[in-house]
Parts: sequence; C-alpha cells; structure tokens
Amino acid sequence: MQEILKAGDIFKTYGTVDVLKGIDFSVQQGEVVSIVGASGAGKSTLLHILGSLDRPDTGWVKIKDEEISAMNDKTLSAFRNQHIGFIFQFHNLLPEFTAVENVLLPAMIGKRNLKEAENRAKDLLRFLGLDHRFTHYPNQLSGGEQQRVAVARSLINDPLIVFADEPSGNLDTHNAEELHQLFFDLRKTYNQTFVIVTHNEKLADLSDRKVVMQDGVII
Ligand SMILES: Nc1ncnc2c1ncn2[C@@H]1O[C@H](COP(=O)(O)OP(=O)(O)OP(=O)(O)O)[C@@H](O)[C@H]1O
Repeated sequence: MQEILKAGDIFKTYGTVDVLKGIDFSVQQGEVVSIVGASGAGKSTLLHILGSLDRPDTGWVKIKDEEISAMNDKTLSAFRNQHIGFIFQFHNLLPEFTAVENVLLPAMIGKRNLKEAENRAKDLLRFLGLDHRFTHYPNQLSGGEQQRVAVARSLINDPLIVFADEPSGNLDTHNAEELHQLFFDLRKTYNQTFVIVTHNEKLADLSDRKVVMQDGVII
C-alpha cells in the first residue's frame, strides 16, 4: 500500500494551552482511519492541521510527497481545493443552490471543466442514493440526505484524501450508520482515503485503524 499522508513532530499551542505535543501520523491510500479521544484531546486541531486548514507551530505535513506545511498560502489554497476534501458535522450547504449545484461548488472554485464536473456530481449523487434529488434544494432534503450531498461535494475534485470532523454527529443512529457504510462503499469502489474524527464508537471500531488521542498526544 502507498503512503498518502505523513506528518511528524507536530506541536500546536493556543495561548498558554499546549494542544498538540509532538504528533507523528501517517495514512495509507485507501485506509479509513478514525481519530478518537475525550473532548479537548486535540482531535479537531490535529485534523485541521493535517488537512491544511490550520498550520502547526512546528512540525511538517506531507500529502503524496508534497510538503503542504511549507507551502505559501496561495499555493496551499490551490492544493487544498484540488486534492483535499472536507466533511463537517454541519453540512454547510448553500440554501439557494440545488443538490447538484452545491456539489459543483469546489469544481467551480477550482475552475474545472464544468460539464465533466456535472457528470461526476450526478454520478456521485447516484452512488450516494440521491439520484432522485438532483434539483432539490437543501430545505427539501432530510438531514441524512443533506449530509450525503456534503459527502458528494467533498469528492467532486477527486481528492487524494477526505478529512471528516464528526460527520455523523448531527445525525440519528439510522442515518449515521448509513453514512458510515457509505464511507466504506466509497473506499471499496474508489479506493478513497478517509481520516475521520469521531465520538461514534461503532464507526471507530469498523475503521481500519483507530488512533486514540489524550491530552495532545497519540496513545
Ligand atoms: N482556535 C482556538 N483558540 C484557542 N483554543 C483553541 C482553539 N481551538 C481549539 N482550542 C483548544 O484546544 C483544545 C483542543 O481542542 P480540539 O477542538 O482540538 O479538541 P477535540 O479533541 O476535537 O474536542 P471535541 O471532541 O470536544 O471536539 C481545547 O482545549 C480547545 O479549547
């Protein structure tokens, strides 16, 4: 298996709080890795740094041999749009855009071929069981469906890796389990790599690897 992400010696302090205290982390292509641990352990902070949404105070992050932690903001922003997908607890869909249009947004920002992107958006929505929802607006979709649109949006640019922060935290048990199954279906069909911060023990147990954090370190 090929290593898709590698990070080392990551430290992060907010004010007087040492949030991350020397983290080493790696992910193989096609792996589904869960990061678990008590509230305040530093999971989201780590995820944001691995996903280039925040920078470490010291340490480095490489995605497919590109040292993203050394990139300037402009280069990093382009790399992020092209190669990294995100799913958050709240889907953050734009209410005035349809399901397909919401999925297309990262492709529009990245100035992709929009006809191709639209076909991919529809393929992804079909894969996620939303073939009958292309022209629906977010307020016409259930919570589980809205989150599946957000999953499709995270995948539109065919990212190397998707980072998810509590993706099922806002869903009931049934919808959460459906969403978790979709991550494994996407891995199986597209060899998609996921790093997921979760408090959901079932998802963590199903993952290929469960990384446990406590007080800013991996235990
Ligand atoms: N932007 C910030 N400014 C100041 N402190 C922050 C910031 N972000 C996080 N922290 C602090 O860093 C610590 C770790 O936060 P983080 O969100 O990474 O934890 P977590 O393990 O994801 O927790 P949870 O499971 O509750 O989401 C907490 O003490 C938090 O208050």
